Amino acid sequence: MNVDTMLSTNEVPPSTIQVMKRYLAVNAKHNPVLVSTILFSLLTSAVLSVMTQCLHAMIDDYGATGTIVNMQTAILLLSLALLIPSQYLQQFLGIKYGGLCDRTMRDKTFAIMSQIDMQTLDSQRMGDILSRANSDLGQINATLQNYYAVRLPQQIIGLAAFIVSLLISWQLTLFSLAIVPVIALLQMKISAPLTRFALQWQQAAGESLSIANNLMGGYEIAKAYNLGSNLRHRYDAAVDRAADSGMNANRATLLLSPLGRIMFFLPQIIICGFGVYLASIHHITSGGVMSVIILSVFIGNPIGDFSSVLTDFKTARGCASRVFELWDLPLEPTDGTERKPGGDAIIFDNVEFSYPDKPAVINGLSFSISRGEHIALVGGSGSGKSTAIKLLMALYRKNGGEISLFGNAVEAWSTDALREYISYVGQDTYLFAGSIWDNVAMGNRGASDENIQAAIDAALLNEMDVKREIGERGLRLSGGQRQRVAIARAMLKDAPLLLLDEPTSALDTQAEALVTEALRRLMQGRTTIIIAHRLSALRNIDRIVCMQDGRIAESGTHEQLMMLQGVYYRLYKSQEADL
Ligand SMILES: Nc1ncnc2c1ncn2[C@@H]1O[C@H](COP(=O)(O)OP(=O)(O)OP(=O)(O)O)[C@@H](O)[C@H]1O
Repeated sequence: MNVDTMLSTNEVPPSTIQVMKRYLAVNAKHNPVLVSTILFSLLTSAVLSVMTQCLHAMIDDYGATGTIVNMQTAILLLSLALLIPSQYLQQFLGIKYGGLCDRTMRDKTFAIMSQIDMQTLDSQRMGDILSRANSDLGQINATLQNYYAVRLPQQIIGLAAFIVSLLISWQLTLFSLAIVPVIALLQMKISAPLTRFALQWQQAAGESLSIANNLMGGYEIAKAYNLGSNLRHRYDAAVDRAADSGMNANRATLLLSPLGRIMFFLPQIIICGFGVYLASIHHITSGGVMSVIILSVFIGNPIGDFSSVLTDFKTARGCASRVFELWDLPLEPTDGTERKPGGDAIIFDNVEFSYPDKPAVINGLSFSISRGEHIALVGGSGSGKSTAIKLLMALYRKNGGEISLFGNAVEAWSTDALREYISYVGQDTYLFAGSIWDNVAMGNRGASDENIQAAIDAALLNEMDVKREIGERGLRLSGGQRQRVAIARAMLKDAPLLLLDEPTSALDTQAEALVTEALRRLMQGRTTIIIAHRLSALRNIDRIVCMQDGRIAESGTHEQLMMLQGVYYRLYKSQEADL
């Protein structure tokens, strides 16, 4: 496998800017909602600026005239009325944008997962792909949703508040900015013990949980070795430690909460003190001091949040690199076009193929099948039968030679169109959650109820309650019933080429008889390749193609091959001996 196509975990993650750029590009169709969010944030900022200016003028006017009933008051009240809908819309649109992006990202990820090239998929761990598509994607979306709904508007409003505040008094504004880090540092120092106690509590709680897990997970062993009392002592000690740390944390919280409240107001008190000094030397009016204090809250919000924004973005960046790696996996080729079937059904001409980093599995394979012919592919285990079928379905691309289907090279077909002409039934059918009816209907989404019922009848499923839930992967059905659902689905699809990969190999004799009858009906009038292990069942097939080491060893009817006394004869005899 080419190293470039592997999902890795140790590559340098893309920068935050690259992540944002790609996120915005993927979600470009939602830009009008993003722009509206920004516009409403700007409106909120403008309204807040007008409000503080009015307050500024009101306080100063009151000092000069002794009245607060004037034009400023009216504008202030009007702005207040405008602030509520504007802030609501800004947040609503931010959340909506995040939600729309989440949907687009999930749709894109699912679409990519359904198109990943089979060869690439072989080299990946499914759990890893699913975790990228689920938890990593969820983490990015949660971070960015929160950013667009809360933090971006906060930053815009903070910037506007900063500009207005500078215009009122640059000295007081810069002073208020300078004390923010000092206060933040003080807060961190004061709350440090709280963090320590919380951590100790978490550790002790985790320990008690793991002891409880040990007891329940290894219940029989714990009983057999009388470990119950020992585990209980350890559990009690961990619970005591958790209780002590919890108590310490609560005591610290009680002591710290008045301190926290003081810390919240401390910046305002200090700014106010410096403001009074500036007013005393006529650098600012008392209305101005009031306005700067109010604005400092809006300036402080994004600054206070800065470190958590950075942490969130750091995590999201790591997750984004994992999701983008998934998005960048090679997909199935899309260079083919829709073709009309014509010519011979199937031609394999000197085909070569090897799985990545493995010796060749198909070695100059050549055979052809005419329309309507039924052939069986047989051969020893590992001789390449399933691989030949996968090449025909364009799940893998051959390394050499030609494969043509209904008169056109496999590569010339668009994969979707090619697979429209093929029905496949494998060894163990994967069914989707839902009913038998739902699973059969998947064979042809345009089929009428009568056609679905006819397929169910023909696959000998009519004795079953076809509308009942069959559970995850159809686990509430027997193996034979699952195979018959797959046959009904293939029947409804009504494709001209039928590929059957050992469809009865996992069944007992009774189930096999029903499935074989259903298969006989399905094969009627359709070109069929059946991979079969039980050679005794192949007497009525048109032709048997026997493979060895990835090429044809012999081909003919059962009688002809038995007369040859070659590979087929030996396989047949070895099966007879096993019975
Ligand atoms: N996805 C894969 N990646 C790597 N090697 C594979 C893969 N699938 C099959 N092979 C190898 O290719 C060879 C041919 O496998 P294939 O399944 O085509 O044989 P088969 O004739 O159908 O065997 P069986 O009768 O046992 O099902 C085997 O050696 C197998 O280990």
